[in-house]
Amino acid sequence: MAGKQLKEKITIALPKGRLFEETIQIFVHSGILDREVKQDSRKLVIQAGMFNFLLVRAKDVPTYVEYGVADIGVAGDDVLLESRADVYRPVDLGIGACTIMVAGLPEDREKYFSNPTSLKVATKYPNITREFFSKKGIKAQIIELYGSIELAPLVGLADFIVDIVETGRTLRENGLVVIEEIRPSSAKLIVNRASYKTKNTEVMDIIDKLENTYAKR
Ligand SMILES: Nc1ncnc2c1ncn2[C@@H]1O[C@H](COP(=O)(O)OP(=O)(O)OP(=O)(O)O)[C@@H](O)[C@H]1O
Ligand SMILES: O=P(O)(O)OC[C@H]1O[C@H](OP(=O)(O)OP(=O)(O)O)[C@H](O)[C@@H]1O
Repeated sequence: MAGKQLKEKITIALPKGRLFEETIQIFVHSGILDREVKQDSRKLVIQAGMFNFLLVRAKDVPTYVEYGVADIGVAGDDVLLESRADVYRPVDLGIGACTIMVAGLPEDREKYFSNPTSLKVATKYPNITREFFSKKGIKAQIIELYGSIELAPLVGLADFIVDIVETGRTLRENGLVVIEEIRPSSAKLIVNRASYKTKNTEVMDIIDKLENTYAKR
């Protein structure tokens, strides 16, 4: 058959929050997008050329990609570890850098390191927390919160917290200290396993463009 093959449409799930703008800029710099896509309305689906962008909560991105309603997404390691979604993670985008930490009040350091059998821990990452403490032989009694995690030790809701730390400002301004590092986190491009095969040309084109951009850095 003569002529160029039509490119398949690609659906991309993007977090609406702090990663959105940087991701769009990377896509423009890599030549994936020819112009910036702006989040200037309440619209949750934005069409741009061969792409459909779905604007979702950061924590929901792996779900959209795992179920295949989005072919591609962008999510931090924190979110990916917590969700345990079965997706490809071919490119580290190098944005959204932070560290998943255990933190607490300075006077509680000793308690933490004196071989406790159980600890009360507040977090928005219950799976990461449970797994981290169970490897240490500590039973974590998890208090699940959705934000302002640093408040929990201040008011006695929990002994410690597990949360991401970027600049350390939130810990500092609330008189908390890092107790132990769990792991670093940065944003990854994630790909649905079926789309990786059925839309391989389009998906590989995106991966190659991102990798070329990073090789030039
Ligand atoms: N200081 C930070 N606070 C929160 N996330 C950060 C920070 N630095 C880097 N990140 C990364 O950015 C990702 C997305 O952050 P974003 O603000 O969109 O999500 P969120 O704070 O969980 O918001 P929400 O769940 O309210 O949509 C996080 O999952 C994490 O990987
Ligand atoms: O080390 P820092 O630079 O201070 O950043 C870390 C803070 O940022 C995030 O909170 P976010 O702003 O998402 O608010 P939240 O409390 O609603 O989760 C995270 O949960 C920490 O609280």
